Amino acid sequence: MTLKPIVVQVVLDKPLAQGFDYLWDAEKLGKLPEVGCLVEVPFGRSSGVGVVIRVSDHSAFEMDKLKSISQLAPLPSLDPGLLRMMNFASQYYVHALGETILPAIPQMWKKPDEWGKIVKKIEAAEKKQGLDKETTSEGFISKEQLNSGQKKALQDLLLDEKSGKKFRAILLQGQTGSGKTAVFLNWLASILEDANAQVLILVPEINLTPQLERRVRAYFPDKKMVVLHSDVSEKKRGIAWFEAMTGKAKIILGTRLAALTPLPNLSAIVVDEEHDSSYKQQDGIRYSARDLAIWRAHDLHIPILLSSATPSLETWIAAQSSRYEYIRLDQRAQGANLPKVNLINTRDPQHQFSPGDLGAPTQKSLITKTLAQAITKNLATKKQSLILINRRGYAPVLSCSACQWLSRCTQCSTYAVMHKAGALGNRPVLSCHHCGLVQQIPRFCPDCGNADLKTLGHGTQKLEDAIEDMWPQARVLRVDTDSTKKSKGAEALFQEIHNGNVDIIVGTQMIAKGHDYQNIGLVAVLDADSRLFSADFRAAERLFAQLVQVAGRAGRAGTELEAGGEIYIETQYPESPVFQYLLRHDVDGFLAFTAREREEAKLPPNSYQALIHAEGKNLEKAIQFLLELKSVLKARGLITKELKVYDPVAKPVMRVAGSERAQLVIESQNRKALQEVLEVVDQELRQHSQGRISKASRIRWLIERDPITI
Ligand SMILES: Nc1ncnc2c1ncn2[C@@H]1O[C@H](COP(=O)(O)OP(=O)(O)OP(=O)(O)O)[C@@H](O)[C@H]1O
Ligand SMILES: [Zn+2]
Repeated sequence: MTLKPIVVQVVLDKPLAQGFDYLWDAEKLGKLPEVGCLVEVPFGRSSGVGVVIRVSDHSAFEMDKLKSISQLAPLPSLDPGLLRMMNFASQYYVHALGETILPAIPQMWKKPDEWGKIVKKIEAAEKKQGLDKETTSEGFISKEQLNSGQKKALQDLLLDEKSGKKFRAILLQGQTGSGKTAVFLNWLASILEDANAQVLILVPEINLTPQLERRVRAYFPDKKMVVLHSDVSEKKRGIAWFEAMTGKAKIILGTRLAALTPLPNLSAIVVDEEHDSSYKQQDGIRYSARDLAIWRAHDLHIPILLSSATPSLETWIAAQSSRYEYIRLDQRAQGANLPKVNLINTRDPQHQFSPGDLGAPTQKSLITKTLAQAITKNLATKKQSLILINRRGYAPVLSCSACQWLSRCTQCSTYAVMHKAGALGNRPVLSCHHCGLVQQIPRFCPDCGNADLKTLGHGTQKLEDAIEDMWPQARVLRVDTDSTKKSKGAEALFQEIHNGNVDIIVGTQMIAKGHDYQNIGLVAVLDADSRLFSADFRAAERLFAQLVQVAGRAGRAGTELEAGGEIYIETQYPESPVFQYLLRHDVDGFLAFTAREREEAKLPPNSYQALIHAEGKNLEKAIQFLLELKSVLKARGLITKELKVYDPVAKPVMRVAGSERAQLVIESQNRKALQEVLEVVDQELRQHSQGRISKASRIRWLIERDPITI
């Protein structure tokens, strides 16, 4: 009797819809592999690492043409829950399964030659060091220390805990500084009483991990915690992933990529600042880590807590309509008041400096007199000031005073931003924020030869200079991606703020998010208007959330008697709803208003959207490609009243790094109808070389589900 052959189907990091069949040589490799195992396989002329997705005794291919698996990784298989989520993600985001699973596996585990060595090394290290007990008490607030609102919130969270494993999605909505973190850490403490339980905590920004990491450690000195984000070294990330997938790590703290970690005993998930757009991956498979985490919790019958002071409209509506549980914290934890919001109408001359004014800068001021006076007052009280401007660099563009010349990127349809000396090298340069190209600053206008080149507008660097001029005694710190890339890194800069070594902080949105500053008395926002009139229907929602968040950095540690800090917004349009709701700290009002707007316009979450991206050598070809796609969909009768396919258009930034880009929006009232159409789009585009869409175009394309910017 001949033994039946064993056929193992494996997915690789390839853009192919299906897996590949291999034979399993039981004599050489031993017992059958499980689904979810990592294997090394021959592929073409070389080899690759893949994940087993099926084990059977037959193949659609000729058996004797199948190659054999080379090696099985000395690792447990990826847990079935993770694989189910990956399958879902692959379908939902219309992305090849292999290209969904494999990018989430750290590089270290994709080098089969080193598999054995690494596992031995990690295990030896584990034996030696045991638990690295770094005990801190930073930010530890016990159950008993919670205030009454927090206690009530915790009670509600714990209510169902004893009734066995079940899915719960909970929105914890609370004012900035209301102590949401203390509530969810105490909740996780009760979940982690089960010695095997693993919990996943997602944060939007790398910069938020160190502070939260110390807080988590303070709660769980005896539990193994790992931190996963893109700044963690490959080696550390590989080890952390191993500790998570083997169930040794009990607390996994990380940014969106951590949502894809194998976690065999996952028992609860927290998504902190759930509204944040960094949960959306912006290349490759464009998944939403928050949405996948909700799917995973549902699939595993475990609770997921979404925490925010400014929930996303989607989540807020779900909580309002009782699809999610709704827990609120409406007081600041330390008794402080919310900051007072001041809108400065920049069109009103009373706010501007006049030439002879005391303290007026010699050149045209970058900030209003009203704001300058407030900063001076705040400095006098020994409080810190935070000034937000969402533009890094010195000035967004350089211009010729004699002709029309403007500094443009040679590869993109954007301007090259001027950076001052010391920012990106020893000399000032022009740098493109889209493709990264750095150009020398011309000495003369390249068009007319004029030597008088002027900057237009201002970014963080110019503002930093101006602030230093106006308050020579103040210690000024600039925080943006340029300053944090230099020597000390972001954590060191934030530490300077926490330690009180700076008086005025100038920075981009990275200073606005979740940081728990203790001594900010004033927050100013300078360029809010630029985002008020965006074509993107979500721009106002994002701006509002950011303003509430940055305002929330002020006055966190005050008392009931003191004001909770001040926020100043310079705008030409103080009457616009975003600012008016902010003035009243009315998050729910703003969300209700936005919900009505979206409902009327049938925009998400009242409809579902997808973007088809296309890029190539020139725009006409990219548009043509999408037009052909649209006519195929039409011919197949897929465009209905319920499902709209818009005309393709150039992207807002049309050309990047020499590629010209177009997009097409598909919108449907019905999620399933959209899914079906996207599957057709995928098939058509996959075979466009043989199919109805012309090949000549050499277009790169991508399907994006639930885009957050259009
Ligand atoms: N019960 C409490 N007693 C005293 N201080 C507390 C209490 N709860 C929280 N705090 C402190 O209040 C501050 C704000 O808490 P936390 O950072 O948890 O707020 P948050 O709601 O997450 O804020 P944000 O949304 O603005 O990030 C922290 O410094 C925290 O240590
Ligand atoms: Zn460029």
